[in-house]
Amino acid sequence: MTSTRVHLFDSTLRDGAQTHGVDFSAADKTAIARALDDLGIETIEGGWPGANPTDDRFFAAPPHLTRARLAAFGMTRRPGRSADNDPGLRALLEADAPVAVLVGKSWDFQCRVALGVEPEENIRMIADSIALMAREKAEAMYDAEHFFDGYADNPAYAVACVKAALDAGARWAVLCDTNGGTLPHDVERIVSEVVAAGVPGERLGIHCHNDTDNAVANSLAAVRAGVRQVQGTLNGLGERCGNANLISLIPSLVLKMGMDVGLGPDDLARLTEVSRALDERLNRAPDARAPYVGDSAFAHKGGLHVSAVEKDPRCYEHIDPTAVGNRRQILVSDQAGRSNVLARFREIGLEVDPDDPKVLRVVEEVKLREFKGYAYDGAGASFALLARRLLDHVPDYFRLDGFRVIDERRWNAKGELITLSEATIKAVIRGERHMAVAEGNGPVNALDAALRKVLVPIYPRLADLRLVDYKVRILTPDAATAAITRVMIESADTGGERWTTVGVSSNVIDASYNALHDSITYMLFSAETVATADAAE
Ligand SMILES: CC(=O)SCCNC(=O)CCNC(=O)[C@H](O)C(C)(C)COP(=O)(O)OP(=O)(O)OC[C@H]1O[C@@H](n2cnc3c(N)ncnc32)[C@H](O)[C@@H]1OP(=O)(O)O
Ligand SMILES: CC(=O)C(=O)O
Repeated sequence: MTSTRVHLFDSTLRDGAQTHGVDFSAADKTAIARALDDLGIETIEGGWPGANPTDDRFFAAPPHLTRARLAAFGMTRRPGRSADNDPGLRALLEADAPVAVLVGKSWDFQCRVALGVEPEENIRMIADSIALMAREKAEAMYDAEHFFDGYADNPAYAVACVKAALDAGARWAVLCDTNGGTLPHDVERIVSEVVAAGVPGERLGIHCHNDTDNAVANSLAAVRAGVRQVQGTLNGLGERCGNANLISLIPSLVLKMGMDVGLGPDDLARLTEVSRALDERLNRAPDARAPYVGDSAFAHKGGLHVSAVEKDPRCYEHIDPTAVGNRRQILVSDQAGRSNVLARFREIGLEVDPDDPKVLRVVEEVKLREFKGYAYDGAGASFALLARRLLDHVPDYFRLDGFRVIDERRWNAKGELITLSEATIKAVIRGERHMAVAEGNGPVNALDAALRKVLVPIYPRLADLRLVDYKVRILTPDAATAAITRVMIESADTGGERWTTVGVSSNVIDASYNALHDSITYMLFSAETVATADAAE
């Protein structure tokens, strides 16, 4: 049986550019367009030529696309002008893009209020403008703005706008839930009624906004009712609450609804990478709880879940994570049972008899420490060290004899108020005492610098260690300055390896030191384990 073809249209570079806090450069747009092309998206809306210099620059030298076509966006002609004499439409014609998308009203209320024209004139604006684009471009599309609100108010008028565009030569009429307030059952009903009114689903698209958190559900409902083009953006970027998230829509269409969206299994397996690359470009942390591609999407924490997942992952996974390029994670925390711990042991290469009473000791120790403030589900490296210390052995690469940190706030010679920190560290390494002093822009930075001064000459690989994230959480805020503090440190090496460690203390510097100590120990221990394994081969 052949599956139904659904055409994908991406608006990251147009509606996504309308996201609060997002400001693409032309180079960003080019890079994102290439990523969408590699992924296999059919049409990429690059922006609005004539609206701003970034979009002009992008369309002046658009990227060479191999799988996708580029679309330029604009609006229907202004009232009282011919389409040929409309400067906005001219900019679209001149843009180096084979597809033109024109937004036009489809709600008579909007015609009168927002445009200040009679609804009949709006229909002429749609027909004239689409006819021009259909004549001059390879393909024209009509974005029926506010279609669902317009339909609720005046169904005959909303449908007349759609028919005017299709009769004028539009390949697609895209039904837009512009205000994002329509619910899935209404989307499905309205699309079914439009199809029943004689508009073929093969010429209808859907463009949903996420103002009720239903943009993806609304898009799927529209496909169920017959539309065959789906619009969305990467990670749901877009005006206000965003657009339908293509990263969620694509696997739902393919893996749940059996649709053919023009992407093969290898393309689908790149979704996680594409989603995270966009966040990287936007300089923001990926959403761990994002469906399909988030770091937590296949992370199992509860003991009952892990016990069953170990028997068969289908017990608590709706798809195989690798289908979308994601991975399964087993977390260890106070919600864990023996199954979690045994699974993590396997991951970190610890061979332990499941019936060994030490396994239970690790579970109990984790629960006790989590009660005191540790959080091992986010600090896999600290768990690995804890487990090895309890079951096996971790060398003391250095023994702290003591540290002192001094903070100073003062005026410098330029008359600026500055804060400087200085740390002194004393440690015993391989039986010898070492001492170093270092400055930093904060106490943890100074402590880290002093530790490196004593350690790097003896363990040169630590020169590659970078601290990439540092998080502090006060665990007993009601205890005010006597509160327990938890520090999580994410570290990385130049090879791209990342690991997270945790430290807990009533003193924030002490908690930071504990997390730093684990981070350094983990790096040295991992290197030693790899070297031993290599030597054994
Ligand atoms: C639903 C959507 O997301 S549609 C896309 C929205 N995206 C954007 O608006 C981003 C890019 N926009 C821009 O850079 C600017 O708004 C421009 C360049 C397009 C227009 O700027 P300006 O000419 O200064 O107009 P301004 O933005 O103030 O107002 C929009 C005008 O377009 C008119 N208009 C709105 N929709 C349409 C339409 N479909 N067809 C014709 N005219 C329209 C409005 O009536 C208004 O006209 P007025 O100035 O005579 O009142
Ligand atoms: C066209 C568009 O972005 C909308 O109506 O939401």
